Amino acid sequence: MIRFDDVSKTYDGQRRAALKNVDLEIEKGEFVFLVGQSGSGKSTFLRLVLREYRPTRGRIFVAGREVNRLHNWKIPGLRRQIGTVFQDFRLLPGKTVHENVAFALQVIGRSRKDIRQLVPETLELVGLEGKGDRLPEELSGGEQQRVAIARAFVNRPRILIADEPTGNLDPATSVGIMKLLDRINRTGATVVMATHDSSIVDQMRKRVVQLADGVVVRDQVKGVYGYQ
Ligand SMILES: Nc1ncnc2c1ncn2[C@@H]1O[C@H](COP(=O)(O)OP(=O)(O)OP(=O)(O)O)[C@@H](O)[C@H]1O
Repeated sequence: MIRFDDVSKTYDGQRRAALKNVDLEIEKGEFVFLVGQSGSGKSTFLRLVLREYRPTRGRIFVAGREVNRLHNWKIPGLRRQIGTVFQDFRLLPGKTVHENVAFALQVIGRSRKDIRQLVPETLELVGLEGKGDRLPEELSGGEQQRVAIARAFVNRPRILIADEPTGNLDPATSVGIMKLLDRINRTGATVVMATHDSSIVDQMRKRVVQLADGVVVRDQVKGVYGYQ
């Protein structure tokens, strides 16, 4: 589903590469934790998958497309296959839960009929049934992250990218969010999650890819966080 062939990325004006000679294959339906110290290249990896940047060298394949060769007009089609969730939720503040999730479908031109069906179905999946009329500021942090996950997943993307999704949440709430990501993964979606949350990684026992200074230094099946 995602393949990096000898990928390096050096940002403009930087001498040091943010990613160096990364070879990595993530199969359809896998759940992968990306770990590593701050600055090790985790976000850079995720941004290359989304084609927010192009690699300096190497080839990247995502959902059957070679992303560095995509014409600009094909990038929205790529991103439609990828849901994204961030530490800071990024919800639209003046809009209800239902509107926040519906908006993700409106911008890609889905019909009102689809929206009427998919939004409540997805809110139920994330455990927010009955809360569609609330505003984000009327929700707890964990609930806001559930809305963000519903928005990322309402279009049933093949890949879900999560960058520190539990970074702003307490441990108990984080466990709930991880159960939800696990449930989404079990529907067949490929999940790639960058995290500093060692207890979550140790509990979940999924594949762990560790970066250090832009290099993959560990790729472990049913792995652990494994460093301080
Ligand atoms: N837009 C940018 N321009 C220049 N350098 C950047 C840019 N984004 C990241 N970098 C650099 O690239 C390296 C990797 O950063 P990256 O954000 O990928 O690390 P990270 O592992 O996600 O860190 P964190 O855990 O703090 O989010 C760092 O040295 C960082 O300073």
